[in-house]
Amino acid sequence: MISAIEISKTYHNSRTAALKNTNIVIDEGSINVIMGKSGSGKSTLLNILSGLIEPSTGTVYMMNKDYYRLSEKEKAQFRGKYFGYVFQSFQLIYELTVYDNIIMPLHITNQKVNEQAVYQLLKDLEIYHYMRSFPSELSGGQQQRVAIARAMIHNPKVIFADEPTGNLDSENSLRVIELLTRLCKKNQTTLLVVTHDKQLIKNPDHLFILKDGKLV
Ligand SMILES: Nc1ncnc2c1ncn2[C@@H]1O[C@H](COP(=O)(O)OP(=O)(O)OP(=O)(O)O)[C@@H](O)[C@H]1O
Repeated sequence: MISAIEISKTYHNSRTAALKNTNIVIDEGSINVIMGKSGSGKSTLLNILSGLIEPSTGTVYMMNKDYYRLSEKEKAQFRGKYFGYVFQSFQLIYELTVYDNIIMPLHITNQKVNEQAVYQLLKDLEIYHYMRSFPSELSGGQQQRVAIARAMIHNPKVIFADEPTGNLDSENSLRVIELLTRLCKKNQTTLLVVTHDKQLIKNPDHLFILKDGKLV
């Protein structure tokens, strides 16, 4: 699905590399966890693999395309079609209902809403009864499940999640991750999760550990 060759990243205002000569392969349909101490380069690696930050050196093939050689427009189309993103801070629109938050990506890209697919996602993530509620009426765990539904509404090939449970207590964290991994397995969606928490995903297909910008 994704294959990165000898990627490095040095931010323009920094002397040291956040990521050093890293090679990584992400298999289609696999569940992947990236771990490491604070500052080890986890978000940098995830952002490069998810098409958001260009590496300073190296090549990233996404579904056999040399992604960072595409134009800005092509990259945006590629991300919109194939990728879904889940953030620590949910990033919901608080003026919209749960339902409208979830279908927002379809509106932006002028795609038709398949109501049955929305209902199925709401059921899978156990938020069906909150469809007409506003995010502020939901718990953090429920809000993150809305964000997951929004990330999956267009049937992406890959879901990228950076500390998706960072704002949740341990009980809600486990619930959110359990639903996220179950749904990804059901839909054969590739999943990449950055987390600090060793216990969060019990049996990932691949566990990548970063230390000082290198995969160990
Ligand atoms: N936009 C940026 N500009 C400059 N330096 C950055 C930037 N983003 C990250 N860094 C630096 O790159 C290194 C790796 O950061 P990164 O956020 O990838 O680590 P992380 O493992 O995700 O950390 P955390 O667990 O604390 O979120 C750190 O030294 C950080 O200060």
